[in-house]
Amino acid sequence: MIGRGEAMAQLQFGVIGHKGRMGHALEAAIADAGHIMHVGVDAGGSIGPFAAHCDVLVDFSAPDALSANLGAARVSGKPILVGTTGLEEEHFVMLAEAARAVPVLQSGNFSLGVTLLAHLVREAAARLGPEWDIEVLEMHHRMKVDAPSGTAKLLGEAAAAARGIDLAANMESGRHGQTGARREGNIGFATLRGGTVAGEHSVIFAGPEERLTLSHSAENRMIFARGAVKAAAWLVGKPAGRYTMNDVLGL
Ligand SMILES: NC(=O)C1=CN([C@@H]2O[C@H](COP(=O)(O)OP(=O)(O)OC[C@H]3O[C@@H](n4cnc5c(N)ncnc54)[C@H](OP(=O)(O)O)[C@@H]3O)[C@@H](O)[C@H]2O)C=CC1
Ligand SMILES: O=C(O)C1=N[C@H](C(=O)O)C[C@H](O)C1
Repeated sequence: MIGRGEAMAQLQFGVIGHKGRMGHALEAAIADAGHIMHVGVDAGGSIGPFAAHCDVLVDFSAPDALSANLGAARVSGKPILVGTTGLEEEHFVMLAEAARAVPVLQSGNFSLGVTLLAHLVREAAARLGPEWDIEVLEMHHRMKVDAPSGTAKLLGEAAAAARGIDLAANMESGRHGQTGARREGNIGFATLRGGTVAGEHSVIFAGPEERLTLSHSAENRMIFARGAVKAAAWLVGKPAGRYTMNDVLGL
């Protein structure tokens, strides 16, 4: 069974972005798990000296902070978990480079439910033929600054991998005006923003005269924080490399 907690040594967590919404959720989740949170770095802060005092770095901040955060992990030799979304190709190159020196775990979503949802999406996309169009719909709170969400992209990647296609080359988002008919094989993305929604994701498989919808609702961002704390603790002591939530959960 997955999702059960186990006893662990007390660890020092260095949280980057500690003043943010996820920073506050992490503060509670780290304390609940019996670990210690170091007051981390926010915009304008210097991460180098701070990293040296931590067992693991946890980054929920902004894409433009990633380079410095990975650099600090490498210099201090500390593992780093990256939850920041809105990452582009250049950031994934940086993650791969850092993973040659230290353990790196990046995910657009640290909840158990979404990790399992990605498996279900992969299964459905592989079994349903190309006449089943795939659309990813997400809704988040009004303060979210990136779109589509990291989770939507993660789910799109799962579907694309199952279909043997490159997501970037087959992604269709922000439809408006005379779009023309939908191109077979494309994966569509639609984004809604409003209120205080913690995170809603649906993957819709639209086939001839029937639809299959797989979805996940986050009721509270504590689910991301608890998953991130579990994953960060798991990362401590691992050899350098790139890890995923599947590794953490043994899936
Ligand atoms: N992977 C997952 O499971 C989840 C990922 N996220 C992602 O985590 C990120 C943070 O989300 P959220 O907490 O809601 O956002 P907030 O805007 O509430 O918080 C962001 C924090 O990051 C800090 N920050 C911004 N820019 C920098 C920088 N250049 N260097 C250092 N710190 C910086 C901010 O500091 P200051 O206040 O000083 O500007 C603030 O403390 C987003 O990318 C979000 O999508 C969120 C939930 C779950
Ligand atoms: O910004 C958020 O809030 C969230 N961001 C992540 C994402 O972009 O998918 C995860 C979660 O959905 C909440």
